[in-house]
Amino acid sequence: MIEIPLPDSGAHADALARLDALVKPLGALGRLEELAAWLCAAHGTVPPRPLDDVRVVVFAGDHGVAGASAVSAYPREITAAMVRVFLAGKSGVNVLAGQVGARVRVVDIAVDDDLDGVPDEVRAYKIRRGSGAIDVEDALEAGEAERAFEAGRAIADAEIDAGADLLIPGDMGIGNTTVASALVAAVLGVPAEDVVGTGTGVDEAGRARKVAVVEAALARAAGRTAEPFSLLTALGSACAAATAGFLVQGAARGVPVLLDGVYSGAAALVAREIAPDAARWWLAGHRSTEPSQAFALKALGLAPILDLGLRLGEGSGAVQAVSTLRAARAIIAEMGLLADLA
Ligand SMILES: O=C(O)c1ccc[n+]([C@@H]2O[C@H](COP(=O)([O-])O)[C@@H](O)[C@H]2O)c1
Ligand SMILES: Cc1cc2nc[nH]c2cc1C
Repeated sequence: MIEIPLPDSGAHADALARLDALVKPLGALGRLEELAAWLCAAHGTVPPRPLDDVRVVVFAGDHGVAGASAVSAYPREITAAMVRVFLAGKSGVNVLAGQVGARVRVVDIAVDDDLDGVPDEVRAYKIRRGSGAIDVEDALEAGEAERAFEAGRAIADAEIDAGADLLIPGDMGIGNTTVASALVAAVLGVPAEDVVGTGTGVDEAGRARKVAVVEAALARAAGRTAEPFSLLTALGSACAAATAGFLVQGAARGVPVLLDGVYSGAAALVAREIAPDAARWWLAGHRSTEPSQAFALKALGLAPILDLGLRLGEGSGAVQAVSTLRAARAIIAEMGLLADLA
């Protein structure tokens, strides 16, 4: 059992009182007020501390469904190639993180490539080369889901020990929207047809293939989806398990986590099955165009901060919500009081 601290309800109440006293009509700063109070509860103080040290960890890995089943608009080799792009600082999330001063780290959890020449620290947590094709086989061998989950926890610990004020999970994995859909469908008991989207941009025939893969996977894993590690083994991936561990450990350390798109939404849904109170430490950075993310966020009770029509993954949507969170902190830290109106 992983102990999760509770956010400070006293600080939350104090924050609401302070927000009402600021020089503005009651409630006029809308969602910013809600986020300010949330941060106060997370930090146990009014105003909350600055969010100076923001860290994105991109969990990279391949998914067997991207092999034979043609579920993605891009070939699986892109996953390994993108690891080098993250390291070169040229990916979408590198650029967007740069705008808010966030750091980006990429970790190879299950890339189907040896990644020769890539620094050892990137490969230090590798669980396997590619996860299994969930429509025809288990994603993971016995024990791998637990190992990947612990790897995600260790990665979160390292980032927090190095000073992280806010964690953002990123993902890179061709085929991973199919796996995310399978996890969401299994946890929530919704039909594949409702949760599957077009991912990197497949056409209607491609989406139909994804629905068929998810249906086959759900049928194959029937009876093994109630226990979260068994679910991750049957229908998930090493990256999903590692991301779940990362999310849970952020919560266990009392560090806020900003979820990104489809993949972190699905991992969060599974992570909540492992540590129900962990969800109190998570915010949703943005709304993805993929339907499974909307199902996951609704079930988690999270409303996305931004809605920019993004479907890149990598943590790219969440990093843009950092400015909004900082704005929320600034209002409660710096605005004047109604009582001081001349
Ligand atoms: O998070 C999202 O909103 C999102 C939506 C569609 C695609 N992606 C990214 O694209 C890849 C998965 O798409 P696909 O079509 O290969 O399943 C993976 O690398 C994700 O990071 C991400
Ligand atoms: C180029 C490329 C970059 C990505 N980043 C996340 N998913 C991706 C998928 C592709 C195809």
